[in-house]
Amino acid sequence: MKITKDLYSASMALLTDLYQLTMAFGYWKSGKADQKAVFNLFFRNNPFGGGYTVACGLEYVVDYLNNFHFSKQDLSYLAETTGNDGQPLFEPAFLEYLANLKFTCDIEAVPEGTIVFPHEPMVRVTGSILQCQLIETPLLNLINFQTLVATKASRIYQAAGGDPVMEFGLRRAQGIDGALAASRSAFIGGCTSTSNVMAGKLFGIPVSGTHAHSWVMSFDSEKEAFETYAEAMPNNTVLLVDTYDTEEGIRQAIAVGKTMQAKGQQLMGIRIDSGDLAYFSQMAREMLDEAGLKNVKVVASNDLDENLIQSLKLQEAKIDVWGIGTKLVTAYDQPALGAVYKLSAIENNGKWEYKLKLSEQTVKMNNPGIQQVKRFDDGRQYVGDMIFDVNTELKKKSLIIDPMDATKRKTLNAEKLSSEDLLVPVFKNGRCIYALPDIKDIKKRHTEQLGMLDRSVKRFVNPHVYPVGLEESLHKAKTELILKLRKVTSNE
Ligand SMILES: Nc1ncnc2c1ncn2[C@@H]1O[C@H](COP(=O)(O)OP(=O)(O)OP(=O)(O)O)[C@@H](O)[C@H]1O
Ligand SMILES: O=P(O)(O)OC[C@H]1O[C@H](OP(=O)(O)OP(=O)(O)O)[C@H](O)[C@@H]1O
Ligand SMILES: O=C(O)c1cccnc1
Repeated sequence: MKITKDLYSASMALLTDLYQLTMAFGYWKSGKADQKAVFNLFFRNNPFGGGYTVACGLEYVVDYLNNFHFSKQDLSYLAETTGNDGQPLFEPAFLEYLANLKFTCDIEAVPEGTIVFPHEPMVRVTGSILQCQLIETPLLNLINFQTLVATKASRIYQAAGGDPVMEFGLRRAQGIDGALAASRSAFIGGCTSTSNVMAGKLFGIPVSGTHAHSWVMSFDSEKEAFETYAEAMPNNTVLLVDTYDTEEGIRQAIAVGKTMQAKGQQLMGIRIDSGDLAYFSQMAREMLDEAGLKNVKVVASNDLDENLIQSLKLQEAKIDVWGIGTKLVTAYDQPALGAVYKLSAIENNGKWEYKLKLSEQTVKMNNPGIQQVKRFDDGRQYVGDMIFDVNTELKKKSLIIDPMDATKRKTLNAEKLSSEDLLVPVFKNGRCIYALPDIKDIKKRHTEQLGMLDRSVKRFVNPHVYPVGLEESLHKAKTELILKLRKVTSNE
């Protein structure tokens, strides 16, 4: 699709934290710029108290990296950037280096729409430490938010149980870019359409919508408003019935629906945007059915999310289509995924040295090595994910060990189970070698993956923890590294 090119064709190399540039300068100055390193992008907890997460944002990353360069204006700006003594932060020769810098890293990443779990690398970057470091911030920016919104959408999709979900978030989203990225992520995570016309154009997402209360308010009567809308837009008539009195609004919509029927047209639906949505949707359904308008859909909106949808379903609300804005595109109940990007290996004298950051908290200790994830399934369901080092020769039966609790273990038998490596090559020596999938295929990947996940992992309250573990020898290497580092620090 390459649609995001329109957004990021300009130079975006300065879309990074200053410290990435000061470190880059330090690496260049000390002769370390081309030391080879490996970084992994991962998160530590599933968002929204859920049991899984939906990877999203890779297409933006590809676009960002395809256009990665420092423009003349970027370099002039950096030349004028000063330290606390008022002197330039960066030497001219470094800026010259940046002017000629070409992105040359390798990237492996989990395709968008893939279900992922805490501690699994979603993106692995290998290459010059200077370059790996420079792209940390934009990678996190792009993956964090989009993964969060795709996950929220996936939960809403699950709660809606196959009913269409229209995404209405643009007006409440965090800025223009936030809205566009959210519309795309929401579609991937399960929404059927968006009201955001630019997202429709850029990403190939179906656009849909109804009309606003102001339409009704601008006429002398609701009847006139509905009739005029149906005449103007007979192939897209969904009437908002709650501006004044919902019961009366439904009656007026039915009258319009019958007139349309007589003309061989079809009232598509009515929308209810306030009050008790269970009560009014049941009332609307009964009235519509009695009037012979069984095909007319009931659309509901008003600060909905997956929990309210679930509750409305339990209440046997007669809602066919859900309109969801604020809670979805702002990831209202958890505004950040918290994914991080950590150094896991560095090359010294032609040999990889594995790296790890010590922490008092086990959850904050990253996994070392050059990681890949193997997902095992029994043909019906996913049974476990193994994080392993690509340089390890895997056994037929692999023992995986929970990175948070070494007493939690599981054996995965490669002879009995199928498996898939989740990280796929995306960039080789700075060149994109990944055929970006169509957004509809990304969406399909999400639903297929969700279908392979046990129900217990998908439930909203206290979900079962899906088994993810370090392959035995990686676990051992990590433990040894921790012990070694603890000894080093305690000797100091
Ligand atoms: N049957 C229901 N069960 C649970 N929650 C509901 C039900 N009906 C509506 N809600 C939700 O309750 C919240 C409040 O809705 P309500 O329409 O009463 O107030 P409001 O949003 O202030 O109304 P208005 O839009 O007219 O200002 C909304 O998030 C709505 O989706
Ligand atoms: O509730 P959300 O999930 O955020 O969905 C979007 C909301 O935006 C509109 O309201 P708004 O009051 O902005 O405009 P309106 O006058 O057309 O209802 C719409 O009617 C929804 O209530
Ligand atoms: O089309 C709609 O009904 C719509 C669009 C944006 C926000 N709320 C509703």
